[in-house]
Amino acid sequence: MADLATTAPLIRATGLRKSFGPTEALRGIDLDIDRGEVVAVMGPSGSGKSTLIHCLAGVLTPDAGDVTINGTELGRLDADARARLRLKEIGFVFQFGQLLPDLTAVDNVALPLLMGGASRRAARAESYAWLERLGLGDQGDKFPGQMSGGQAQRVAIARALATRPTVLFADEPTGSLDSVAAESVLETMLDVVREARTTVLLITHDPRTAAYADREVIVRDGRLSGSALVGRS
Ligand SMILES: Nc1ncnc2c1ncn2[C@@H]1O[C@H](COP(=O)(O)OP(=O)(O)OP(=O)(O)O)[C@@H](O)[C@H]1O
Repeated sequence: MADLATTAPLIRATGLRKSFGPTEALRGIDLDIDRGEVVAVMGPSGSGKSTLIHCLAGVLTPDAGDVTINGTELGRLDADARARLRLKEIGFVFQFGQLLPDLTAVDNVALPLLMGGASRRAARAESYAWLERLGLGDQGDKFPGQMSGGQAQRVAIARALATRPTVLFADEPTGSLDSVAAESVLETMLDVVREARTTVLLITHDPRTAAYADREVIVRDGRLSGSALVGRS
């Protein structure tokens, strides 16, 4: 018999609804994401993409519906347990990396490892290894203000991956970069996540970015309006 743990979707969302006052941001979303899948989330501005990934990540609580990640139903967890699950299973990257400006690149990447209980020495060694993987082996001692936008986004990606999350949620991670830098950052990120078999949900407005994914889902007016397999190069 097939092993349920490996054949069940890594993330299953059913009947997700979320309103902000009178605005119905999500109007009933069902979505399965397989382990190791890279999914591009597309759709017009205001259609509900960020709300969707925030509900999937347990940052927002949906008004109705359920999210299960790696066998754990988020709705059954209290706030502390959800925060622990996020720390263990989930990484985030945003359009502007949100690095701490007073910490060097290596210390930014080390931060979540220290929060997870690693020693300072181990956290720094691990951080240098992640920066190396993201092509920044010689940039670890720089502060974010001394780096290019592309370098800073690579540091943010290294920080998100350093805890070895099961899922990476990326909200326009290259949206602030020019197209050459965006492509290079994206290619590096996807090489690293595919090697680690990290599952990725990637919000993007850019079809060229979406073409790197295994699958595109399209959110319109709070509903999924399409889902297509994208040819992986
Ligand atoms: N905290 C909030 N308070 C009130 N309304 C909100 C809040 N967050 C989102 N909304 C509304 O919910 C709808 C969906 O927003 P959401 O940010 O999910 O869209 P999006 O598709 O990610 O947009 P964009 O591509 O512009 O980032 C929008 O109408 C937005 O104004």
